[in-house]
Amino acid sequence: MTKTLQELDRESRIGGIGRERTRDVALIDLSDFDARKTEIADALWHAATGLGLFQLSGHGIPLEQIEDAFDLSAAFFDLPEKDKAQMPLRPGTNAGWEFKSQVRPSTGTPDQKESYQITRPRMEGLWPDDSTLPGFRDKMLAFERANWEVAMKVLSCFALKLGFDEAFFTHHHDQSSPEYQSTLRLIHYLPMSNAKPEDFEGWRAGAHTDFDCLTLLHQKTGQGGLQVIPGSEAEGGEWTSVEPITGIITCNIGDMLMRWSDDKLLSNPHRVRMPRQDEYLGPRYSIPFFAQANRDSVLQGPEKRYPPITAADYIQSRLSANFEALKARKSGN
Ligand SMILES: O=C(O)CCC(=O)C(=O)O
Ligand SMILES: [Fe+2]
Repeated sequence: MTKTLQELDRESRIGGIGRERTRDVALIDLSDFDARKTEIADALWHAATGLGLFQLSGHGIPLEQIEDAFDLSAAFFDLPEKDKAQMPLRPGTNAGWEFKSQVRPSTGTPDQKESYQITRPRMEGLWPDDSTLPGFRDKMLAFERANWEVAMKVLSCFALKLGFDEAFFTHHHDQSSPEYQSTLRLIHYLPMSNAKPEDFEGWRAGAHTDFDCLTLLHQKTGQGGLQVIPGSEAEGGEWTSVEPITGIITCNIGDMLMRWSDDKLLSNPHRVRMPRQDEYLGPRYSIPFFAQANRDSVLQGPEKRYPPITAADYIQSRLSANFEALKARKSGN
């Protein structure tokens, strides 16, 4: 896993604030998908082999469903801390609630956020009571499914371009399997209205790449901060801000698909910066869906650039590399 450690080493050197630079973030319309598939696949491929991050309209998830998911997310985080603590994140499972526990190798400090993660086969005992938050479980599962549908459409285009069967990735993200490990994550970045000046020096989410195949991110209009940088330019420190618009899905490639495409599709570093003191200082809510191949899927690209590895082993190797990088950071190496 030397390469991974090198990648993480690079990640630990891109934690600085850097500068702002405008780059083109493609907005791709998925409407009339079946009839326009060739054209859509071309646009997705172009964006995913470039900035590795793009936005989707015409994706078919109704705006009301997205707004409802955000309202339920806010209601969840408004629950008393002792109630949320009854649904703790079990390390390495991507299921349950955590508060300021995610430390990124790029910063060495915890992201200033709380999150609640939904991974279908791992939710035993981790749902809020239906009497506390009526409809929460069913609505979140429906929302997770709606995101899965969009992710599979996008992945079917990449499958075509890579020379795989169109349904290739759908098979590897089969929701009915106990090995399913895709995750819907509700995130609440804490408000900064009463924060101390030194708190503005931290990160809402430190620079990182995602481990999964494809991330679909819902943002809310007015709650900005997401920035991306092409991996090949990371050391230049010129970051591009991504506009938050409720109803538009921001999509990025993850490390798993980069490997699975023999490095053609690019998993690029992104982060969520703190607002400046003269900007909107309220909370930021976001909802990413991480399409992550089932644990028993074997990843190998058409050109066999890397040896085959199961998705479970791949994730494990990334988690331990993160752990090693953080340990090295602490000991000053
Ligand atoms: O909240 C966001 O806008 C980005 C979150 C993110 O990058 C992540 O959770 O991996
Ligand atoms: Fe991310």
